[in-house]
Amino acid sequence: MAHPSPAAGTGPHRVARPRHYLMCRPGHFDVSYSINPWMHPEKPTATAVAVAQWENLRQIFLDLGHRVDELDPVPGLPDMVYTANGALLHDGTVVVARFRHAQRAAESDAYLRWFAARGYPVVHQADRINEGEGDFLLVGRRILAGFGFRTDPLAHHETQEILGLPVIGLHLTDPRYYHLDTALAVLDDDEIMYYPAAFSPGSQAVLRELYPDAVIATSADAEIFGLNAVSDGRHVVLPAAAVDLAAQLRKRGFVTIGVDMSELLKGGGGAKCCTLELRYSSTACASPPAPER
Ligand SMILES: NC(=[NH2+])NCCC[C@H](N)C(=O)O
Repeated sequence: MAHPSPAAGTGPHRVARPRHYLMCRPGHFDVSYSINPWMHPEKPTATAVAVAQWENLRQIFLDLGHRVDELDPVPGLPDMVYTANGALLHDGTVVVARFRHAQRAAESDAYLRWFAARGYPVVHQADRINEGEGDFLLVGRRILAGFGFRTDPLAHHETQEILGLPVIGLHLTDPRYYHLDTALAVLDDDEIMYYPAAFSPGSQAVLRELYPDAVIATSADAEIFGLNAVSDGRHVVLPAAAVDLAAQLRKRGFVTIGVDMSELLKGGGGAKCCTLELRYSSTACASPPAPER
C-alpha cells in the first residue's frame, strides 16, 4: 500500500531521534469480543486489510530509519497487534503488562518471554493491572499515567518504584478514551497534544499546569483517534483525516505523515496502539537486545 508523502511545516526545525519499536503483525486480527466501545463483534472485519494498514505503518517507520522488531502473533489473541499495551520500558528495564480483561491475559506471558529471550537486563511482570504504554507515556523524564478504565492507580506507584521516575496520574472519564494513548500523545521530551474532555476536571488542570503550550485536539480529531499518534521528535504519524491536528503540528515545525488505520480502529486502536517503544541505553544493557533478523 502506498503511503502519503510527508508534509513539512513552517515553525522551528525539529530533530528526530532514531527509535526502536516492537510491532505484532495482525495475522489473527478479528473483533470477536468487545472490551471497549469501539469493538462491535457483529460487524465484519477483514484481516487482510488490517495487515495491509499495519504493513504500511511498519514501512513508514523503516523509511524514517527506525528499527522495528516483531513479536509473533498468537492464534486466539486477536488484540496482540496492539503492542503498546504489552509493556513500558525505560533504560532497558521492562515492566511487562498485566491485562484487565481475561481475553488479553495470556498476552502478558508472550511479552515476558520475548523480553527475557532477548537479554533485557531487568524484566518485571507487573503485580497490579497495568496496560503498558496504553496508559503509561514517558515524556522526557516524567511518566504520565492514565487510570479510570484499565490501569489500576496502584500500578502507578508500582511503576514509579521500579523505574524511579515521577508518575503523574491522570483520570480518564470518557469510555471512548479508555487508554491514555487514545487521548494524549507525546511529541517531544516536553511537548504533548491531548483532548481535554477525555479527562476529569482536576486532571485537565494538571495538564494545563504542566503543559501550558500543549497542542489541543478538536473533538472531531479526537474521535478519529488523531491522538493515537507516534512522534520521533520530528515526524508525527497520525490519521490522515486528523487535519486540524496536522495543521497545528506543521505550524510547530513537525513533519506530519497521514495513515489509514480504519480496520485496526474496529478493535479500538490506531498507530500508537500498534507501536511499543523499546527504550534501552548502552550503559543499562550490557549487550543491546539482539536484532530480530
Ligand atoms: N494502546 C491502545 N490503546 N491499544 C488499543 C487496545 C485495543 C484492544 N481491543 C483493547 O481494548 O484492549
